[in-house]
Amino acid sequence: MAGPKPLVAVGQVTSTPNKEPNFAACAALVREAARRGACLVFLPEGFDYIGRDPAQTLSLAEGLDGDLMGRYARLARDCGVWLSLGGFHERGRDWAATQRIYNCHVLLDPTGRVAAAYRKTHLCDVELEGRVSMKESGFTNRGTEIVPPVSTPAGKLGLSICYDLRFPEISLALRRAGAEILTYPSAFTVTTGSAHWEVLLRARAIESQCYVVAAAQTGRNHEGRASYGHSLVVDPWGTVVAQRGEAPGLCYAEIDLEYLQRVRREIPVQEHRRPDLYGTVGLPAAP
Ligand SMILES: O=C(O)CNC(=O)[C@H](CS)NC(=O)CCC(=O)C(=O)O
Repeated sequence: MAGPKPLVAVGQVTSTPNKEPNFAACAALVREAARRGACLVFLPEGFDYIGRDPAQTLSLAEGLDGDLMGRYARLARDCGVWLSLGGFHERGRDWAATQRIYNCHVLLDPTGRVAAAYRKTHLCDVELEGRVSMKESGFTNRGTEIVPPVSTPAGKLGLSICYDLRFPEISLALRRAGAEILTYPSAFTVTTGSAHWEVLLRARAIESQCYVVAAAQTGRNHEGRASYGHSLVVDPWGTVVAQRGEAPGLCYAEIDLEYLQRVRREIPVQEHRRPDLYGTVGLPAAP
């Protein structure tokens, strides 16, 4: 007999350069999601803050051992939930030398321990004439590795961040490594989001036959920036099973791994791949 299916919650927020109200807003969503029975809560890239410029972004960054992560660890413990904190502005061990941060997706378990930390490997340097200008590499170091999926009560979770969504290679590598849920915490622009967001997320779900969970920034983060919103969850068939519009808040989805197995049985793409023609995408061999 199948038990109740695990419930996950996706938080959508409008982070500003002001860390204190950002924490208050995120903590309120996490508490509400836990009260409703979610075992795993997802927060978007920049849940900690969205800076006005690179200098401010760098000045506000902390280490994983800093005050803010300590508060999130206590929150996870208090609520008894797993927390996917997508896109923490992290001062890494090389901060003194590089004066650049990492864009770090932190997964906390319900004891508040860091279960995994993935540092964004594809940085968003994009210039759309007169509309969008992003140069993440100007203040961020590239992450150097893909992180193996982590077992959670909802399924095996593969970590990515925002712009990584455009690279099917990373989703296929995570699938090969056993992922059942892929997650893309994001802060998409309105211009690119309205054209690409849902199509890319559904494509990643269909081709990898995984659940896809995408928590998003929404609305005016500061005078010079607006985010697309539309957080969503896609099932392995490609159906959007939970979605938000533009308002901050939560949406919920049940994760049905029997359904995932059925989709994989019925269309066995993984067995039909032709690595002899185009090579195999995978995690680098363990050292
Ligand atoms: O800079 C921060 O504080 C948080 N990080 C971000 O907002 C990042 C880097 S600028 N944004 C994206 O990757 C947007 C991708 C996007 O919009 C697309 O791929 O179309």
